[in-house]
Amino acid sequence: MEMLRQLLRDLDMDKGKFLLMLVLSALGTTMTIAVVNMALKREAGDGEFMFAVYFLLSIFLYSSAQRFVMMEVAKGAERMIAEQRRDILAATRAADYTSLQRIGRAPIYKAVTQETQTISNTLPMIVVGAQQSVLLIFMSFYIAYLSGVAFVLIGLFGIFAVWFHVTGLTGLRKRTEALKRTQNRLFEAFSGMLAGRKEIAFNEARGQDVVTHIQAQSGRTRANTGRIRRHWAKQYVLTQTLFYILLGVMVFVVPMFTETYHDVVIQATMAALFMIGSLSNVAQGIPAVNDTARALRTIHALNDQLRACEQAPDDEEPLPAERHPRTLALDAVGYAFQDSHGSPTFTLQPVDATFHRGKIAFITGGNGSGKSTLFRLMTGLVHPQEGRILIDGEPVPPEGFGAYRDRIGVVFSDYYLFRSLLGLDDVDPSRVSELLARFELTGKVELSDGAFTTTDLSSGQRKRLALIVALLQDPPILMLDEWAADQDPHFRKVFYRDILPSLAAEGRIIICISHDEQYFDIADSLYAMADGRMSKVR
Ligand SMILES: Nc1ncnc2c1ncn2[C@@H]1O[C@H](COP(=O)(O)OP(=O)(O)OP(=O)(O)O)[C@@H](O)[C@H]1O
Repeated sequence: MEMLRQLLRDLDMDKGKFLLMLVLSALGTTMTIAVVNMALKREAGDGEFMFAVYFLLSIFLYSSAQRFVMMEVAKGAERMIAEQRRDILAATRAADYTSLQRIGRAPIYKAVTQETQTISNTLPMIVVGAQQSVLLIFMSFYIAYLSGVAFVLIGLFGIFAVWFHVTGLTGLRKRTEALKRTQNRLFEAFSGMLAGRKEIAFNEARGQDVVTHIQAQSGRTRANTGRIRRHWAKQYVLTQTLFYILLGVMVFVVPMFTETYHDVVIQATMAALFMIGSLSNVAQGIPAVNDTARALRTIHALNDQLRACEQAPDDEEPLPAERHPRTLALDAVGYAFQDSHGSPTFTLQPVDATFHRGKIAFITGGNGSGKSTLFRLMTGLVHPQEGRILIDGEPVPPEGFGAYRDRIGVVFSDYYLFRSLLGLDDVDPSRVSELLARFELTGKVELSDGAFTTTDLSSGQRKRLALIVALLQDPPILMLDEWAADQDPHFRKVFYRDILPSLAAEGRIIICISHDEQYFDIADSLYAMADGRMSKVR
């Protein structure tokens, strides 16, 4: 019930007018049947013209009101879905990195695709169900007016028919859910085969296993689809049979209880036949309420979860005004990963370090020593659990991390390269050409209409492009995580001997994670990490 209220709130439309139109559309249908019934009973030549006029008016009333209802609900549903998407987008954008990692991508994708699609599909069914309920009430009055006994019998029949239909549809929904699950597994298995095609190409037995697995999933999908088809067929036949039974009830059973029924048998039967379609629509609308409510609950729960992870909003002047800081310092910055029981699995011991303007610092260390963890802390992507980051001696406050990150040009080891130059207005094309030339990409890629002409480059070339994007912000601080790992020896030398020193000479603070010992001599300071501890080598 609460969800229904929430739904009405979310729908944001003129509820009074909507309800009125719902009633008018039902009234239009009832009037159409009543007029036809009266016309059938009339004597030849008795008011034919007037009946035709009433008939047309009833149809006009029904079609205009019904059109309004359907259009409004379609518009309302799409508006509501757009708002839900906008809310999720805003909350996702505002959530901090660690929380987003914890929530994962799947629930967000599911909310903005599957759940919104469910609402879009089921909402019209609910409205049609509601409208048909009103119609059923009107038709019941009409049948009661024709014959009290017919009214009672049809009422009992209607309750049974709706119960029967709802039970059938509930079973169908469960089977559809099961089918979705097997389909997802089938798609996952296929994606795995496509993603791992190189690995499969090198091992015949592995390829065979993958095919066997996919065939098994395909078999399950076929079995579930077959069950649904059989369920539908049974449901369809039984619904049609109910329809005939109702005819029998009207023609054979009702007259057993009343003497006067013969006069109205045609009218009452016709009205009852109209009710069958309505009963089926009402029955479809009942599970649709559940589906919509579940989808809405999922979306609202995700929104609440994301909102709870919002980062502190940025302050007006959270950092020292000078754009190029003289120092960036880590003051006992520490962090610990924990397992689901809260026990630490890896601890970055408090790190102290000071990095200077115009100087290059290297951090090195073995796999799993904590370099990337520290890197995420230094970039401000993850907030330190203890300690502080200081810019020119001033600690970066929680509401200053956005402004702090704005001063950093960064390329992560698992970076993502947007093809468009997002967030960069008025980029000087000559600066882009100059950087492309410096990174030896001239002729490979260009900038056109604010986007690179291609990102289909080698992995080393793509990484050069990622660094160009970072440099186009003219960042006073540059942080690179194993940037040179996939560069060839020639360009590695260009990068360490030429590019990095000149970027530092421009007055930037440069911090690189690197394993390239032969170039450690260019670093002004060198740090080593082992088991979550950082020590200064020089
Ligand atoms: N998201 C995470 N959740 C839990 N533990 C993590 C997570 N990320 C990293 N760790 C753990 O933290 C430790 C340090 O990982 P980190 O990625 O910082 O190492 P690294 O020095 O960058 O290693 P590599 O050189 O292999 O990239 C590892 O033992 C790892 O298991």
